[in-house]
Amino acid sequence: MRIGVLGVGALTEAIVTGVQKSKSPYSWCLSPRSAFRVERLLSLPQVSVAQDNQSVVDQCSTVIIGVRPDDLQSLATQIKLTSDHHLLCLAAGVHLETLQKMFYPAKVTRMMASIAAEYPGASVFFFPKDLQLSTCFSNAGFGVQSFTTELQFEASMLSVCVNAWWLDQVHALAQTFADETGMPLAEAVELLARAQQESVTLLKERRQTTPTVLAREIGTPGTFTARGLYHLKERQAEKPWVDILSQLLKELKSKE
Ligand SMILES: O=C(O)[C@@H]1CCC=N1
Repeated sequence: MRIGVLGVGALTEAIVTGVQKSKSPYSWCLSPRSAFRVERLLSLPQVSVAQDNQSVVDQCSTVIIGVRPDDLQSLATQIKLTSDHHLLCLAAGVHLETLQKMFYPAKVTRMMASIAAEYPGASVFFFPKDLQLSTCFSNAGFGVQSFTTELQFEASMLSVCVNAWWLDQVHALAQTFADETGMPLAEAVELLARAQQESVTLLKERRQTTPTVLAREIGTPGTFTARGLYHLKERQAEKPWVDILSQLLKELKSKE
């Protein structure tokens, strides 16, 4: 399959790299902007660059749209599409209906991913579900999750945001280890990465057990863990996280 990319940014660069380094690479045709990113991608097999945006859609029926939400309208006016085109749109917070009107008569699927798409084990998210796309990305080794409602799909975008917030927390905790024990920051980060890996293992292997019950299995009464859980609960450490998540969800809902 040949896939076009309109708007080569950090995220689309990660996706193309991840797919091309997988066991099931495809062929790609990139829009010509972002010269430094395009140059890096051209070093991968089966990646070419088109003269302009129209040439991308002329060569590919499946096209990933990676431009910013504010630039969608201007892109839509630059390209001539047919009903054979299938656009995978990465723009956060722009509704399917809006995209369908903007890019009529093309078929549109909303897509979300993070810059981790460059590495094995990353996931991509779709709305609505599309069997061909799911197969294409699972063949390339991605985890694929599709959603029955658009609001649930927005949660996949927020899960990418949560990861960034969490990475900031990890830094603060690693810095504390580094400051208090003298270990290099990189070693402290490695330690916490291993711990997170174990959280993921527990979440995956013990799906019948809720995360909070798992936490209490580690933090049985009288343990250091239990003291930490109590300390954090008493200060409602989860509150700012839950607050911003609900606020963003509210904003996304009000756009409906
Ligand atoms: O924060 C954003 O708007 C985008 C969507 C998911 C991650 N970054």
